[in-house]
Amino acid sequence: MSSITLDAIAKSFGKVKAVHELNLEIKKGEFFTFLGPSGCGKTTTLRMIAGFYYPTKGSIKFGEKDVTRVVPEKRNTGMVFQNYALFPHMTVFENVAFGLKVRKQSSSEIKRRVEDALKKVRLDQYMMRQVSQLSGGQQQRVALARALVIEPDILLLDEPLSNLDARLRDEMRTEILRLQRDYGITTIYVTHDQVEALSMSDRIAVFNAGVCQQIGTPKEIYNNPANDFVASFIGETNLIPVTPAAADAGTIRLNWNEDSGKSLVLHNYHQGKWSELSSQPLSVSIRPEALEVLEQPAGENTFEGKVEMAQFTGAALQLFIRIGSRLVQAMVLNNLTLRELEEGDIVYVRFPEQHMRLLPRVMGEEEHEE
Ligand SMILES: Nc1ncnc2c1ncn2[C@@H]1O[C@H](COP(=O)(O)OP(=O)(O)OP(=O)(O)O)[C@@H](O)[C@H]1O
Repeated sequence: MSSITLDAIAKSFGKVKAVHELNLEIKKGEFFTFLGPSGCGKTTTLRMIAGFYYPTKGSIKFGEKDVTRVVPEKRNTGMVFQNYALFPHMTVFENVAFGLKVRKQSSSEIKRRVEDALKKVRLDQYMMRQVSQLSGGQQQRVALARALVIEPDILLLDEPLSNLDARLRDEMRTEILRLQRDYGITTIYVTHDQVEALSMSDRIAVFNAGVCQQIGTPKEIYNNPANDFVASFIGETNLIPVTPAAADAGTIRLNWNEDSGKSLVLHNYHQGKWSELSSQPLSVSIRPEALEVLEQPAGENTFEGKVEMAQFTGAALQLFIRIGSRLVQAMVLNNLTLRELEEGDIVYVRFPEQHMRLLPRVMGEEEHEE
């Protein structure tokens, strides 16, 4: 297993800048995820690490070794592709043995290692089956065994679960994590699914339009997103575009851009942070579960609203509440004391200060609406 260092790598295809300058250090044994919408550059970055593409500039190191221009076969990485890329008319055994045969291992060594890998993915009973006769989940396991059998230093997984149904995806998530911990192998996982990213990763890099927006643990990214894109891509959030009206002695008043009568107030705001932020377009982000829905007005940062939609989901009541021209989403836990709320009810929505995040706005205001 090895650490990975990406030093200012970038990749262009003609005029398309697929990946802008990227700096990243992935630790030994870490489960690291590249997360982002389609076309944001995650697969291109993974392919540069695997050696299928060479970067236009910058360098890649595995441990202390510079591998920037090393061919894929010499990098000792195991890769699982979205479509598995198995040989359909070969048996499970032959598929998994393939990489070892290419490496000219003895047949007794191949037998031992393939059997061992198939046991680890719980497919030892299926060794002589043709791959085309296996289910999607079983094929996924063959692809994993094939990647792991060569004892790679690094495991690269490109959207490995996207062809599976929801139940199998859950099962394979646990399976992949178990294998990763068993082998202790440095792993990069590419996905556009935020639930997968949050639940599996030690750390996540969030990409948008070829630019890495933030690197952090799942908790850091969810609780302290770097900007409005990250806040809205990871989980649900309410984004209110705002303009500072006054900032004295740490107290900041922020006017809602689309509603001149409304403002949010933050007390004791960190001066250094404010001077970094104050010259940029800003939005306040607040998660649906952080909003308080009250029956009475409650002073500062509380607004009257009208319930437009109330959906009972069992564990919680999901509410869409119109405040002026904006629709906000609130999630109220079903703790049995919840008053029945219906469409048309007037409520008061409080934005608790400790849950508001003042963020640089990198998206257009119109993208903020539900
Ligand atoms: N071989 C290529 N030739 C030309 N352009 C490419 C090539 N590969 C990727 N691109 C472009 O580079 C950008 C990033 O693509 P990339 O496949 O890395 O995105 P992605 O985040 O992995 O998306 P997806 O989840 O859809 O695979 C896109 O604009 C894509 O069209």
